Amino acid sequence: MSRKFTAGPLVIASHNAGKVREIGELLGRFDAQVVSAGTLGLDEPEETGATFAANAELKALAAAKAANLPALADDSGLAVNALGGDPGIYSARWAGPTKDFAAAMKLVHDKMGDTPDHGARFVCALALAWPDGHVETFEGVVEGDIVWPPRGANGFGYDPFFLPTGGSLTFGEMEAAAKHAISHRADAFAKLVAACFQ
Ligand SMILES: O=P(O)(O)OP(=O)(O)OP(=O)(O)OC[C@H]1O[C@@H](n2cnc3c(O)ncnc32)[C@H](O)[C@@H]1O
Ligand SMILES: [Mg+2]
Repeated sequence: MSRKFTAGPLVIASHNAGKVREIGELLGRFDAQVVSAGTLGLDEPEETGATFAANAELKALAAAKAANLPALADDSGLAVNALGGDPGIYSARWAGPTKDFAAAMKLVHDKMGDTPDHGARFVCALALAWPDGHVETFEGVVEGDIVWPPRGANGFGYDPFFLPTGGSLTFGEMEAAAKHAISHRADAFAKLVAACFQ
């Protein structure tokens, strides 16, 4: 049996404004008072895990313990087939300290060279932790292709050059609701809701 989140304050243990916005939208219909890690002045823990799940768990646990409240963390990234799954858990780090995602997309594109395999997937692990150390973790995925040049100014991070399978708009061109209908984050969130919110 998974532990349930009932109601009340919930820390969003992320310092990424795009993620905090999307998680807030996904949580909209639930009885949670959302507060971000940045608002609480919480530290950004070092992401020493070897998997998305491990990193999500360490971020959620650090925030839950520091705030003495339940905390939800997201570790996510882009895994490109032709690059053996890179940048993967290093997706934020490939953008460097200035978080230059235009440069990170160009780096991915350049490393792909002229490979015919443009396949990629976004992966998201969501971890919900409590101050006593209990944690529940769920993973979601969306498959697609890298397109070049990038298209659209919506979303964040690597969205403008990711075309979900079967679609004609990149995540950067989609409205938020369309991204939430298929995204890796929404997929993980649906599993979290099924286990912990009802
Ligand atoms: O760790 P926190 O504070 O949550 O924020 P972060 O930006 O460092 O987040 P991650 O460590 O999980 O790194 C994930 C990277 O993958 C990118 N990414 C994740 N989900 C994405 C999405 O839905 N669209 C575009 N890029 C995404 C994002 O821009 C980050 O650079
Ligand atoms: Mg991070």
